[in-house]
Amino acid sequence: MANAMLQQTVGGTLQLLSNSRTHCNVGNRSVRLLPKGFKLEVEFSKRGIYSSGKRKFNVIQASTSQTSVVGPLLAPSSSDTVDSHMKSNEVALILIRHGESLWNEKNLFTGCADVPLTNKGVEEAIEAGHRISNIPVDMIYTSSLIRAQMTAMLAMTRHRRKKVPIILHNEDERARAWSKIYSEDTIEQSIPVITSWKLNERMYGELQGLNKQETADKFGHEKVHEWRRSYDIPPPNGESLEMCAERAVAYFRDNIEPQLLSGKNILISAHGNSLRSIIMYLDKLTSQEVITLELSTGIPMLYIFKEGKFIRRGSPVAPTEAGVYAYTRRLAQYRQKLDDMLT
Ligand SMILES: O=C(O)[C@@H](CO)OP(=O)(O)O
Repeated sequence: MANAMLQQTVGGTLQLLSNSRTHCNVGNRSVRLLPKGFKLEVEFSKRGIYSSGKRKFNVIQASTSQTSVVGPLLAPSSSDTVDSHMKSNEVALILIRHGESLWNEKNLFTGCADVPLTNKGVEEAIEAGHRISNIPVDMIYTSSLIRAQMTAMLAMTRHRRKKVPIILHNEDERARAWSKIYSEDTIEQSIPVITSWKLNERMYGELQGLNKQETADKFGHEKVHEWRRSYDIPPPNGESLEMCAERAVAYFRDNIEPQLLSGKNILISAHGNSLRSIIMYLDKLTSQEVITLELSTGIPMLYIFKEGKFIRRGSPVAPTEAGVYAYTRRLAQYRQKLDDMLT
């Protein structure tokens, strides 16, 4: 097909293997220099002349949908990416509790106090990043607290796809306008990070800042255990797990689930209790079962979302075949594409 003008119809796709570094144009738009040996799948969803190196494709028959080019190095910001593509009806959902914070270290009730990570927490976040380095991530959700945001950002520094996580500022019109990015290419190489207080840790009320051991000594171990691990008994002026679940699960259902349904692979970096609430929803745990659920800091948990169901895959132990990628063919294929792209 070299040098020939090929006729394609709208809606068709074509796999191209570049035999030299190739500049690919989609319509009038220059897309990217492709590395040698890179496989590119072009989806012709818009009429126009397409070219890849010396190859030209005339796409006939109009369509209102957007043109998209699909490839590991070429993921556009739309939902049509290899990382998130609807061709497969399964996507990855990764949950990470933040790494150790300075108040975890000091054994203080933290709740919504905004405390950063310790050195150990930083290392845990980086290790979490290694474990998920071959799992596709198209969008990141974090709480509004720095320990969850640090964890997500540090973890993503290890990701092999090397997209840049960028926090979206949607708080008002000006924040949106002032953080706008004007290069489509740069947007394509970014991962939107959405922050919400609704994913915050359970608000611990008058226990925030108190030492857990001293509080147990003062009020009795049983009482403190009830505050910390019962389902519906709130600590003084704070949230019970049930109250925390109301806002965290509602946020998950209203905002995150629609993204999963549209084919996005998602990472959520949040907190012990906001994640326990979400896991209760995903795993359909009873209020009795959730009270025994404990989450360690910095350990990623993988779910596959398929046909409207959440399938728990546990924690990736290491970025190896045995550790994670044997789980689904799609994850194995994604890793293979990263290998092809990066070797
Ligand atoms: O202090 C907190 O905010 C939480 C999580 O660290 O503590 P607990 O173990 O009681 O859920």
